[in-house]
Amino acid sequence: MTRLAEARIWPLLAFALLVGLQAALLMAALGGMSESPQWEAVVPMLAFGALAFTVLLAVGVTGSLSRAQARARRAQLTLEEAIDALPASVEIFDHEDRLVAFNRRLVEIYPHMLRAFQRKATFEDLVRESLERGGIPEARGREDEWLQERKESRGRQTGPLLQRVHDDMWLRIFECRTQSGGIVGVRMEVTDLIHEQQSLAASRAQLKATIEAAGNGILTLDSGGHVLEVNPSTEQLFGFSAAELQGVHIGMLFGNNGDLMHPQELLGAPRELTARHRSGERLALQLTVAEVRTDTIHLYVCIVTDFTERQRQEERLRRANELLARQSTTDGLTGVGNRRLFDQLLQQEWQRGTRSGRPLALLMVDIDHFKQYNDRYGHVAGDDCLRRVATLLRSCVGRGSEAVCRYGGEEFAMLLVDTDLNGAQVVAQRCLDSVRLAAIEHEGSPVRRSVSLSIGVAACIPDTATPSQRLIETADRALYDAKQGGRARLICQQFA
Ligand SMILES: Nc1nc2c(ncn2[C@@H]2O[C@H](COP(=O)(O)OP(=O)(O)OP(=O)(O)O)[C@@H](O)[C@H]2O)c(=O)[nH]1
Repeated sequence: MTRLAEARIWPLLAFALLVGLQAALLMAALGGMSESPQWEAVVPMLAFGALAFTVLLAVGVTGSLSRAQARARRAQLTLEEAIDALPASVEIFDHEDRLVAFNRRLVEIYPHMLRAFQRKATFEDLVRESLERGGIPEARGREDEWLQERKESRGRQTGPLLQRVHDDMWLRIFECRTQSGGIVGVRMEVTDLIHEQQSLAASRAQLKATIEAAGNGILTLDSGGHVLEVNPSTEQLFGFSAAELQGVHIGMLFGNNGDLMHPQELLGAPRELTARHRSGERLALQLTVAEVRTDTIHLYVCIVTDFTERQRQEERLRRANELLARQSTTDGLTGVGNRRLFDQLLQQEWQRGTRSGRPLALLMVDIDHFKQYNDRYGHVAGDDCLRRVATLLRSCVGRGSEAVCRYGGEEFAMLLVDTDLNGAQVVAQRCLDSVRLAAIEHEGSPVRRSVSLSIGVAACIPDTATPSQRLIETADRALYDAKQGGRARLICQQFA
């Protein structure tokens, strides 16, 4: 700290000696004026006594004054040391705005300004010198204007000033006026704090940009589950603006459960929920909720993934697969099951029969003299005839169309589950009757003038020791017998 004015002891001592001398001289004068002999002896003694008393007094006063002065000096030194030890700079300007005192830290901040500080320069001169050196980056290019503003606001600021100096140092400046019209200034370096704030601001800006650009909906909720903020994807997702969504309860957005849904219940693993777009369109959404709880805030962050389109695509794919599966087991011409389906069903039902002990029956159905039909009416008509017969056969079984399959050419196989030979015979007869009643013209048939069928019927209780192929062979044999027996008939063959 620069020295303040020192107290002077020597003038006081000189004054005391002067008073003593004058008293002695007065006594001597009084001695001269009196001619009395008794005075002659007393006056010099009195004068000497006054002088001695004065000297003693002066010595005593001087001693106590020096001690007081030493104490004051020590106190001042302690104060100066304390102010010098402060991490902040201290500067004191008098009523003419001249720098009259400052501490070491101020010199550390502005080392090149030491001379100006020492010559008690005014605040304006100091600032001007700093500006000339380019020490205040924010003022560059508008130095005069900046100085004017600084002077006008000096000592009037309601809060601290933030100033950047030497390109890389940030100071927080507190200034206040003293009663005598001076100004006391304190400068604290806050470079670290500002750098932290800057990096925090950069992170925030980055986070904001990420949230804004995110393809997912991101929204924050207050502790009660009401919307605070949403990103553009959320607006797009629901068809409502951020302003419209603000304050809406999460329960109103997801699943229409109203206030029943609380974000606390949604914490943890992602959940699949449904919601409605403004247009009323149903949305399939995945919602992930995280809680943010600190000493000062309690809120929830929600990430919303829209999988409506994915769900639609999955549904389309499922249907396509179903269609493909159906097509792979369906006969393209007649719409009944194909040979592949028949083979699958036979295996499946054979195994089921072995477990359940229930009978399984098979009808092998063949259109009589179909070659003649084709020859007479053509293949297109032949195809049409096959379709009509398939439809008729299907109408004769009540347990699902899969039981009717095109075995090959103009031959059909009908697999009847839980059906014994009698039951199968009934179905076979129904098929014969149905085709007869349909009276599909077949002029070339030697049997009758309409399409007729021959059917071989076989039934058994499947067992693991017997191959399912045996059922086909048996039904085939019965069909052969029916053909041999004159066609347009059914033959039941006991399973051997
Ligand atoms: N239009 C048409 N004809 C087919 C199809 N598949 C097989 N055929 C015909 O069916 C006929 C079967 O003839 P065959 O095996 O001799 O038997 P069929 O003439 O019915 O004589 P039987 O069975 O002994 O009464 C052949 O002429 C084949 O061309 C088809 O998908 N469409």
